[in-house]
Amino acid sequence: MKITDVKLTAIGMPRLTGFVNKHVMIQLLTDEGVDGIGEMSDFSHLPKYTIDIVDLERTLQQLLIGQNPFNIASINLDLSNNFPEAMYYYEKGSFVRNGVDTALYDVCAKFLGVSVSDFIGGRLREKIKVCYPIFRHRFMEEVEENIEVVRKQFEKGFDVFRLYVSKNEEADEQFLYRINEEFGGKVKIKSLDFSHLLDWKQAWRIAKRLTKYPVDLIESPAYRNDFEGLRNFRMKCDLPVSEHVWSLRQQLEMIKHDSVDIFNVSPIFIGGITSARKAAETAEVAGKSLLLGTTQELSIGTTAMAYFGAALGNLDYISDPTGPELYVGDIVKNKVKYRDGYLYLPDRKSTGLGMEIDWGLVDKYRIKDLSWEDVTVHQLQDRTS
Ligand SMILES: O=C(O)C(=O)C[C@@H](O)[C@H](O)C(=O)O
Ligand SMILES: [Mg+2]
Ligand SMILES: [Mg+2]
Repeated sequence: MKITDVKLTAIGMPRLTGFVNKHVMIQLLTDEGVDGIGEMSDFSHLPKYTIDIVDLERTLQQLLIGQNPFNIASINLDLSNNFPEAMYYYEKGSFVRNGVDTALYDVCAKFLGVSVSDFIGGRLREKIKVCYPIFRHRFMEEVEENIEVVRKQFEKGFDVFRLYVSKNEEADEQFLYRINEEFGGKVKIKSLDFSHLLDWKQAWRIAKRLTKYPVDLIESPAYRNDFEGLRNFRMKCDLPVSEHVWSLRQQLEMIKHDSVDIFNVSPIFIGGITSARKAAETAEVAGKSLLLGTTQELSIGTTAMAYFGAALGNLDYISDPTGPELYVGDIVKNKVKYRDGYLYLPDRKSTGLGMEIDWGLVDKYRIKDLSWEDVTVHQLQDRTS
C-alpha cells in the first residue's frame, strides 16, 4: 500500500463558552482506495503565530506520498526530523505529528479490517472515566455561572470536575465552597490545575488555601520546565502532583528530579499515539502513574486517545478528554459517546478509528486558514470568549 495524497482541512469549532478553537483534519489517500483520517487538534494556543496550512499540506505531501503507511516507525522519524520536539507544552509541531500518526493508525487498521485497538495492544477497558473542566475564574461573578455549568453537566451524567485555578483565589475558594454545600459528596473535584502560571511557592500558598476542600491531585503547580520547583511543591504537598508530558527529554528530567507522581500524557502534546505509548511505557518503568490529558479534541482526536488510554496498565487517575462535550458541533457522523461520566470506546468490530466524516458538517465549520482573530492572552489562557 502507498500513500498517494495528503489533504488538510481547517475547522473552526466554537465551544459552549463561545471561544472558537481551530483544528486541522488530515486525510491520507492510498492506492488501495482506503483513506486514513487524523486530527491536529486545537491550534488556538500560544504562541500567537500561525501555521500556513497550504504550505504544511505541501510539506506533508513531499514527506508522505509514495510511503507505505505501515512504516509507522520510519515515518515518525521523518516527522521528528521535520518537526522536532521542543521543550514547550503547546509546540505546534507536536500537533502536526499527532495528526499524521493518528491517520497512519487509521489507514493501516482499516486496510487490515481491524480496530485501532487491535493494533496497539487491545483493551484493558471499554470506557474511561473522565472529568468536565471548569475554566479559570477571573471575576467573582463567574462563580455563579460555573456552578450552573456543574448543575447542567451533573444532569448529563458528569459527576467529576476539574478546576483551573490561580487568577482569582477568592473566586476559586468560593466555587469549591459552593460545590461542597450544594452537592456534598455527589460531585467530586479531581484536580486543581495551575497551568504553569505561578512560581511553585505562590502555587503552594494557594494550594494550601484551596485544599481544605477535597480534591484528588494538583496539576502544573510550577513554571514550565521548572523540574526542581515541581519537586519542591510535591515534597510539601500530601496530594499527588501531575504534570503534562510535552517532550521525552522533559519527561526524563521529571523522572531524574522525581518531580511528579503522575504523568499527564496525551498524544496531541507528545506528537501522536506512537510517542504517547513511549511516554506511557517510560512512566511505567519509572513507577509513575498516568492520566490521559487533553487539548479538548473533536471526535476524531478523542477517539484516538480513547484507544490509546484503553491499553494502559497504569491509568490510575481520572482522565480529561471531554472535547466533544465542550464544542457546539463536530465533523463526524458518529460522535464519540459519553455516559455517566465515562468516555466510551467505539465498538471493537468497527475498523480503523471507527470514525466517519460528515462532509456537510465539514462544510459548515470549514475555515480558510488558522489566522488569529482578536483574541487576548487572557482568553487563550481561560478558554472563554
Ligand atoms: O489540562 C490542561 O492543561 C488542559 O486541558 C489545557 C487546556 O488549555 C486545553 O488545552 C483547552 O484547550 O481547554
Ligand atoms: Mg493541565
Ligand atoms: Mg486546547
